[in-house]
Amino acid sequence: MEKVAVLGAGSWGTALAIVLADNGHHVSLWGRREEQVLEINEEHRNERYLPGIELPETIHATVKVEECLKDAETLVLVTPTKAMRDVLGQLKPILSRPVTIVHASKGIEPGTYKRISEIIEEEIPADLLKAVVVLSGPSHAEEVSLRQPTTVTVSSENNDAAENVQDLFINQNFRVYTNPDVVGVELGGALKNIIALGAGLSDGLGYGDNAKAALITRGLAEIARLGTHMGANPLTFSGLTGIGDLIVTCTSVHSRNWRAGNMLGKGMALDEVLANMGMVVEGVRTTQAAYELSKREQVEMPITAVLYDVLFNNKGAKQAVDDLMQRTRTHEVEDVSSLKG
Ligand SMILES: NC(=O)C1=CN([C@@H]2O[C@H](COP(=O)(O)OP(=O)(O)OC[C@H]3O[C@@H](n4cnc5c(N)ncnc54)[C@H](O)[C@@H]3O)[C@@H](O)[C@H]2O)C=CC1
Ligand SMILES: O=C(CO)COP(=O)(O)O
Repeated sequence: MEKVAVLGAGSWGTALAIVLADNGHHVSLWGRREEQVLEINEEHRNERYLPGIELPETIHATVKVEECLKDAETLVLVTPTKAMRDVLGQLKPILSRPVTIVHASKGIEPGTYKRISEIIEEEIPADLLKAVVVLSGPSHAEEVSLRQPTTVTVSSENNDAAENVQDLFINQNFRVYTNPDVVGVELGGALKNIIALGAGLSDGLGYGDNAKAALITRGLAEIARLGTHMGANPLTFSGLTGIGDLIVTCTSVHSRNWRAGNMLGKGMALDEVLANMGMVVEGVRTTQAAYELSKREQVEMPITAVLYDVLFNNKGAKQAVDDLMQRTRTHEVEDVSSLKG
């Protein structure tokens, strides 16, 4: 059993802390607010992020990053993508020996178009980094905290590190696979949030299951198109971190991205939606990043492009769906010759 530092006491950080504590590890959870830390340590609850869940008493929360990191060889980063560089900047001066950094966040950085593992490698000097491991897959915190069956994938360029992290997290309710395709695992997890916003928007407009199935399927096509262009293995997109996470995020009321899209589809303004949510909606910034990246790389992403206009150019939700339905007719699969015997 080892000490694990979890940085980010929101819904996902707390749910992952529960998995680690259930596995007998000593978990130190870093939160930003004193009253939240007190609530976790004294009442064993984190009501704002995981209402009604009793936390294992062995989870110890702290606002002090030094205390959280002390004696931990594995750090689990679970803050919103937007906060990553800031958090890594706070860790860097404290680290005195190499650590494994696992991240479980899902996003791409606007402007740089970097994946989170790339941001970690940029911010933390190589001599302080044993390995970077990504943890991703269809896993809502609300269900993980109830110990409901969940599967995820861990991915790293360092296979031993991926297997160590698999060992740390795996238990009878939380099954962990490995996959060496870091690019595919990270891009699948980040880009599905865009499509989940679209699925929520479609539901908010009152459209049905046909529309949602279309969004999931054509969404997967554009995720795989950008992903393979960026170097991912296309097979990864048929796995847990591709279609698996798309299904859960596009169909679950737990999804923050689906819920945000749903409110937009019902006519609420983006500012109001985000103010209402009180939790991170990663798909908004990732839509901006993916839209710009797809333009730069000349990769067609029609769903991402109309959502970009809904989020940032005041396009109406219904108009967005009409635009998608009225695109120039085309083949379903780009390389049609590959379908012929
Ligand atoms: N909630 C879920 O079920 C899942 C979430 N994720 C991913 O995990 C990441 C975190 O998501 P959630 O836990 O849902 O978010 P959340 O909104 O529930 O919590 C975010 C936490 O990060 C903290 N935070 C924000 N800015 C910070 C900063 N600058 N410095 C330090 N802490 C900061 C907040 O105080 C809060 O505790 C996201 O990338 C999300 O896509 C991935 C899988 C499942
Ligand atoms: O990534 C998730 C589930 O796998 C969580 O998605 P949301 O951020 O949309 O809730």
